[in-house]
Amino acid sequence: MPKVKEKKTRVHDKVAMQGIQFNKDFGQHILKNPLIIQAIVDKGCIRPTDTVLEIGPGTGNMTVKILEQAKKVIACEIDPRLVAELQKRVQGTQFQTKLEILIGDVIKTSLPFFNLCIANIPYQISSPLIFKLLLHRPVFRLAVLMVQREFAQRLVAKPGEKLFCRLSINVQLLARVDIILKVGKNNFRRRPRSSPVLSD
Ligand SMILES: C[S@@+](CC[C@H](N)C(=O)[O-])C[C@H]1O[C@@H](n2cnc3c(N)ncnc32)[C@H](O)[C@@H]1O
Repeated sequence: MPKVKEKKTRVHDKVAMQGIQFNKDFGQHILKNPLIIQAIVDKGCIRPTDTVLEIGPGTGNMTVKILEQAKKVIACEIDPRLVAELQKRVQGTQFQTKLEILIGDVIKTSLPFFNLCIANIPYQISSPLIFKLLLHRPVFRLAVLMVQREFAQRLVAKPGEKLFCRLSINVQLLARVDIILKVGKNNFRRRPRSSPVLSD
């Protein structure tokens, strides 16, 4: 008889207790520190007239904070389990009518109008996502994006610097980009390998 080995799943204990196993393949590093979540949302300087795009709302910790300030939130999430969580979270609240959820891969999704983007993005798709956003029309005001530290450093790298690359050139041709906040690994439920940073 063949020896069948149990497949190892990387499950975060607390979330497993709540019934959801975070999926590493979808970059599900969930922010757990409410102060950091609020700091990120504040960096967006949301206006009451804003339609905000959030990529990967996850369980909705950041989504509800954005909903408190924006006219509308469009949240694009690939994982139907997290979509269900988010729907449950807003059901019967004042936020229900302000939230539109797009279920699927953001890269393959045609995005409707938005004028601000705030997201803790799945790191696997950082590069194609940045270009999708930069080529989106009509042009939006600002994107506040949490990305991995080295990726952010490449985004802002200047000629002659070690991390200067094609990504730096192309992004800086299309937008002004700055690193605005460094977020330690301990602020996440499934700790990412390198500390993320926020860039806009
Ligand atoms: C880094 S987590 C952020 C979760 C939550 N917004 C937070 O800050 O705690 C990335 C989220 O993006 C979702 N995701 C991964 N790949 C995606 C894709 N291609 N399109 C849309 N959502 C995606 C994941 O399921 C997960 O919810």
